[in-house]
Amino acid sequence: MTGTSGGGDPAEKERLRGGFLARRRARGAEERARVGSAVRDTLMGVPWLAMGGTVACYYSVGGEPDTRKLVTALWKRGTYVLLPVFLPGGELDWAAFDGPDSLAPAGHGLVEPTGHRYGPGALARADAVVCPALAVDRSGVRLGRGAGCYDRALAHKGPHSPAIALVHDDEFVESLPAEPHDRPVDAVLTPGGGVRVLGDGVWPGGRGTA
Ligand SMILES: Nc1nc2c(c(=O)[nH]1)N(C=O)[C@@H](CNc1ccc(C(=O)N[C@@H](CCC(=O)O)C(=O)O)cc1)CN2
Ligand SMILES: Nc1ncnc2c1ncn2[C@@H]1O[C@H](COP(=O)(O)OP(=O)(O)OP(=O)(O)O)[C@@H](O)[C@H]1O
Repeated sequence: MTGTSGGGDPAEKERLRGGFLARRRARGAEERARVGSAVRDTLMGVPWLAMGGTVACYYSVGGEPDTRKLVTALWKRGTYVLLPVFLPGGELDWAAFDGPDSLAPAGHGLVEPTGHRYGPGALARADAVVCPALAVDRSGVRLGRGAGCYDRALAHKGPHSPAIALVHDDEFVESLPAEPHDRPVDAVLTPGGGVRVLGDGVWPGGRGTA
């Protein structure tokens, strides 16, 4: 784990984003495949998560921890998978993953679902929200891409549904700068460390079952 400075300075956040993104660009295809398998195997091993409810996830692009194997495995198991649609202004809409043909390249290098959009409030139906992050700290502070999308989106989440951020092992850090609008995540998943519940995070069945 790498320590970073505290404070709530947007410029400091921007500097940190640059460092984490540069390290992501340096990861090879083999590591990406390994991370994708670990993410799938870990979350498919969580009984309540793989049991056919609704899970909101992101569809990974570039150097993000790979969620494509997870999304396919959940869908094949009969779980309803909601994926984000980026709206101008930074709000997220949600539509279902229904196999590879239900996706299309979108702006900003994203791949998005093309089906019916259920609106930002659809996140309330999710039993878990798997969030992208550039880094997460021990108390659940999450560093995102900087558009505030997930800070807005997580306001719609149900109080008992955990937000789980996926990061590489060295992106789970001691401390990140937090601003008042930042929404903490409940748990982090790293390929090497599995799932850890953070801060005051919620976890179905109790924290000890993660
Ligand atoms: N796979 C994935 N899907 C996701 C997200 C994510 O982080 N990962 N999002 C998480 O919020 C939302 C999209 N968020 C976005 C946030 C900022 C920019 C943006 O302004 N991009 C700039 C360049 C900066 C960059 O590449 O980061 C641009 O394209 O001009 C685009 C999308 C929803 N879908
Ligand atoms: N709930 C909100 N309503 C309106 N604006 C918000 C909200 N949350 C965050 N913002 C705005 O979004 C901008 C980016 O926030 P921040 O740097 O925390 O993004 P992030 O959490 O890193 O990115 P993301 O959530 O997109 O992954 C800030 O300027 C902030 O003012």
